[in-house]
Amino acid sequence: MSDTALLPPEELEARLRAIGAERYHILHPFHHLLHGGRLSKAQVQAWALNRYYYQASIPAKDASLVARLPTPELRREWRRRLVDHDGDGSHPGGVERWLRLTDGLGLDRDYVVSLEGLLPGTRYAVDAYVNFVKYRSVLEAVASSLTEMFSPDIISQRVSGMLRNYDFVSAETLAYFTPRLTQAPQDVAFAMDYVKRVPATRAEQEQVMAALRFKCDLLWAQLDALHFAYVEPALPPPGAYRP
Ligand SMILES: O=C(O)c1cc(C(=O)O)c2c(n1)C(=O)C(=O)c1cc(C(=O)O)[nH]c1-2
Repeated sequence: MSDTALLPPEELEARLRAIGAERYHILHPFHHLLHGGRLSKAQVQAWALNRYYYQASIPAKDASLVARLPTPELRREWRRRLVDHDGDGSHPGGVERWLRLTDGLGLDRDYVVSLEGLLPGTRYAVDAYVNFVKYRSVLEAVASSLTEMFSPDIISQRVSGMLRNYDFVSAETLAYFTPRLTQAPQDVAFAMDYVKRVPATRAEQEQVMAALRFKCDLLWAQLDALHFAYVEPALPPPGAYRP
């Protein structure tokens, strides 16, 4: 197939899946240490504290995309994600559920929410995602959410491994992840259909693949930052969380 021919939708999907198989953060050494029970409680705390910024920024990136979606159908679909993360006022959303996870690990909520202990690497990676969604095309923004297609596997591995290997973690602490196992496939079904249907040129399909690579890389970079600061060589930058 030439480099300029439009890919059949199934071929595009196969290439997107291959990107995850090559670079999703399920392959990162920090993930293996985390679910393998080889981190201290303090290192797990550092992971949860940093990941709070990712969780808290997801609704910001989704809200900026809602504003640019052209139809009520598309906005309704994306608005559902906002409710998943922010809650509806009577049921807690993902951000609140993540704070229950950091509570369960013994972190002070005000400190977590203040972002004072955040690694610069986390901040830059997460901000890059929010800005990508804000400034790139709607197609690229939708495509960048597609890492979620790989998340049920990493979540299952993480939750079962952490419950098995750490006495300071309970099913209640990790309850954040349970709804994600049904929310993520629903998100992906929509986004995958969109990126297979909408591109009219190979160049747009290449943008879809590049958006997914970019997203895999920023998830990877977050674990790199944690690994460098808290595992090896264990050099937390000035101001970062010190257990
Ligand atoms: O646990 C994980 O490894 C993981 C990965 C991802 C992902 O692949 O982006 C998300 C989540 N969790 C998650 O909980 C979540 O709410 C989420 C939203 C999004 C997104 O890009 O809109 N990704 C993810």
